[in-house]
Amino acid sequence: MSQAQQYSVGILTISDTASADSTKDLSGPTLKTVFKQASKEKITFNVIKSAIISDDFEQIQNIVKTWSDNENLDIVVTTGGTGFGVKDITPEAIEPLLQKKSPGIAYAMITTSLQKTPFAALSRLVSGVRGKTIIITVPGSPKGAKENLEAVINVLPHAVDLAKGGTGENVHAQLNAQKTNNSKDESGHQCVHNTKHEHHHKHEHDTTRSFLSDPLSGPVTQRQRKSPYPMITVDEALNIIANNAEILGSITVPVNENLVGMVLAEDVYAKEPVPGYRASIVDGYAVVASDGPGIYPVVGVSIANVQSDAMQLKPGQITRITTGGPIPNGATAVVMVEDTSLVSTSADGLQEESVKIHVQARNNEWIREIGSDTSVGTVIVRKGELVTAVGGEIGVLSSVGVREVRVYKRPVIGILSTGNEVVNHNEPELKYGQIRDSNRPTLLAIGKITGFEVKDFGIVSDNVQELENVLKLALSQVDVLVTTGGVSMGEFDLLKPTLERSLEATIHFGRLKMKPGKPTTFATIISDEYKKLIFSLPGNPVSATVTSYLFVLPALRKIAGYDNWNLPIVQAELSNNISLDPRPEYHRATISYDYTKGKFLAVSTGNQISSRLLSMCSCNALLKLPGKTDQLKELVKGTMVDAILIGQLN
Ligand SMILES: Nc1nc2c(c(=O)[nH]1)N[C@H]1C(S)=C(S)[C@@H](COP(=O)(O)OP(=O)(O)OC[C@H]3O[C@@H](n4cnc5c(N)ncnc54)[C@H](O)[C@@H]3O)O[C@H]1N2
Ligand code: MOO
Ligand SMILES: [Mg+2]
Repeated sequence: MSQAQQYSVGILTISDTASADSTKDLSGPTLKTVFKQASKEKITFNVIKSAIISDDFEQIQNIVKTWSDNENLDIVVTTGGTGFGVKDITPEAIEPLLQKKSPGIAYAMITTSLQKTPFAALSRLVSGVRGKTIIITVPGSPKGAKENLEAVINVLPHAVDLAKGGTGENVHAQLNAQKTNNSKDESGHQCVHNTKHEHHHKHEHDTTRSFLSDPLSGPVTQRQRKSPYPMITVDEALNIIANNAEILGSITVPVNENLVGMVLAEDVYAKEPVPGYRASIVDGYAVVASDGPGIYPVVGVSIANVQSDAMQLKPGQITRITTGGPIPNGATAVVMVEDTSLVSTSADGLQEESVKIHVQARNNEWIREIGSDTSVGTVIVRKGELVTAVGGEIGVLSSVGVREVRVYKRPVIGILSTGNEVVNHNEPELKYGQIRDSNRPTLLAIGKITGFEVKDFGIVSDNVQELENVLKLALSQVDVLVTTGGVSMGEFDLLKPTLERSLEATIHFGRLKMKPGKPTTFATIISDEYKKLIFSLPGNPVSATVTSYLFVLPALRKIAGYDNWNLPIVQAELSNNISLDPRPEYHRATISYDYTKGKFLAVSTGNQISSRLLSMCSCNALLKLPGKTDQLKELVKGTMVDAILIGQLN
């Protein structure tokens, strides 16, 4: 690696004093100097963002979110607000933003400071990863800020490299060049780099691996009584999913009806013109337009069929022609048979000999020029576009001689239900406490109607070993695994700890600010060298259905290569008053177009409790309703809301 690795940095000073008077900010400039001094030939830190704000929870979150989610900075360092002062809220503001925590970084910083002062024990530093950004908090004093950053600055490039999905190879190479020892990374792991799946290389740093879930073997008395998973917004969740859903590669397939539902992996152009020859649009006579009306001899016939060569027509002659027939050379128009009359026939009366043309033809009238429907080089389907069931794309591809195309591989989905109480829906009789599995049939059906290949892994009991076995089996066969049940706070809600601890999956989020679907969990795992996605949806049937549309379907569409993988949204007018829930709600409704009003009308499907699957019947849209506030408790009839289309418009 001869080129320097560049790392973009943002420094956020959090201090009431400094925000009132920026000249009082000494820590921000100090940190900038530390980054400057740490920049070497091979590694350069570029401080491209800096800001000074007061100890304001929302402001801290907004800036850090913008810098990581929108500006995609590699490293964000905050200084200030990490102590025991009443106003110090930096860790509280930062922690919920961290998708993965890295206590090791804070530990390294605090250990360094402890060697200088016992007061370092009062430091409440947090650090971790959000998307591809490493976020660290350091104290507000310039001295503390400097020594803490210096304690970890050398590991930051490696952390960034890994957070960005890399193997750490670049950094290893540089570290090796500096240390000229061996190929072990800092945690002592031998790194094997697989070039083909480099970005999927599993790289566990056990020292930084921390679990949010309870241990699998612990007694119920020791369970956490509050969910340790930060509650993030639906938009944040969709961003995280999008960052993890990757295209699987492409294959070449023949052009036929099986192309429906596939997404093009290349722009496809017309190879041949349509029509390939000048063709008649009507049944009639090819004429020389300038001849005008009159009686002409019929010197030939051009039917739509194979012909050895183009006929030749001279002024004063006409040929009979059928729709699609090649226009003879020299002909400049076609006159419809309705605008002619027969004048004379052959002796046997079977052939036309001369015909009267009644009208003045215009030049090129009723003639389709070569390529006038589709010219060579026209883009027929673009990369990222879906071949639809309407069939237009397949028809055009067929017409222009494109016999095969490259399409993206479609993900294979696995579906399973969990729960000791759950039995197959077609059991003849239920025992007390049993319920019929409705989630799996629903999700299998959704997979089918949305055109993905679905594998059924049945019902798994709430048993860690069985769960682990089936999850592993399923993950060896699918690209995306969808489970339902077992993700909330009950003692048999085993999905999170099993994923995290037995499968070593990375849980990206485990709680969402939404109704239904609060405990929706999203994880990834490296299996067979590929990054596989795991959606552990809540067991409540409506929650499972709604979240499969909101999260699983867009992910599948993104993996399948859709350019536009989000579900379509229209605006609809509420037909009834709706009381708001504290959480933003995805309210099931039937929407239909009202021609008199010129807009969509939304009718609620009724009681929205997460167990009432009837609320999904006849539902074709999820209304995005805001969370309740003191000012807004209800949306009244007539309010326009966003409606996510999940079904057909009738
Ligand atoms: N103390 C708390 N309890 C609950 C919370 C919470 O935050 N704190 N969240 C509630 C929310 S919101 C939801 S949603 C559910 C999610 O529950 P789980 O994902 O853990 O699912 P289970 O406990 O396994 O089952 C919940 C419910 O759904 C029925 N179920 C499960 N699987 C199926 C299936 N395949 N087909 C039909 N019905 C199914 C199950 O019998 C339960 O009635 O947790 C709340 N609790
Ligand atoms: O969020 Mo749960 O999904 O209300 O029922
Ligand atoms: Mg539960």
